[in-house]
Amino acid sequence: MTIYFYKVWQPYGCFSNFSPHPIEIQSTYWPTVEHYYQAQKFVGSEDEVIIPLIHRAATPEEAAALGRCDKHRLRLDWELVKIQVMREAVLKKFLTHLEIREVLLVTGNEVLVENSPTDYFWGCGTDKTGENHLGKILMSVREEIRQLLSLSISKSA
Ligand SMILES: Nc1nc(O)c(N)c(N[C@@H]2O[C@H](COP(=O)(O)O)[C@@H](O)[C@H]2O)n1
Repeated sequence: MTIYFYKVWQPYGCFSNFSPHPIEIQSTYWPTVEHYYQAQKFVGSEDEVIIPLIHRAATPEEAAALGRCDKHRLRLDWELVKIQVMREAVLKKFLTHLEIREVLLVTGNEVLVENSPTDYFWGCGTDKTGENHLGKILMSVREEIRQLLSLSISKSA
């Protein structure tokens, strides 16, 4: 059975990048994965000054609005690195927060799909034909965490 998620207040809302689960990456705390992801768009770009504003944004919606504002210039390699940037942040989120790691692991081998009506890259879009990269990242993070856990169990045995 495919598991669909999207908004934080809907079922499996903890899979959304907007969920209130802070992460620490390179000694900086980010309130949500979305804050981190949106800020990374501008690392090394001419509009890097926007990064502290995204970092301080009161909500992930505000962080996303700042990051999506087309007046600001993205880093030149963004299309090349964005999946890896997202994966690092999502992995950190599920390594940091035990209660949602359990929710992820309990999904077993079910297919996870970000049910965004508008996003055909991170989600599946209205007609479900989107690339679903966020769902794919969550499934690969689920597998990586399973392997990490089985390694730590076999080491302690
Ligand atoms: N608008 C919106 N609301 C939510 O609750 C969402 N989960 C999303 N999806 C996320 O938007 C991010 C992509 O942003 P860009 O289009 O690259 O600026 C990504 O985190 C999606 O998961 N959108």
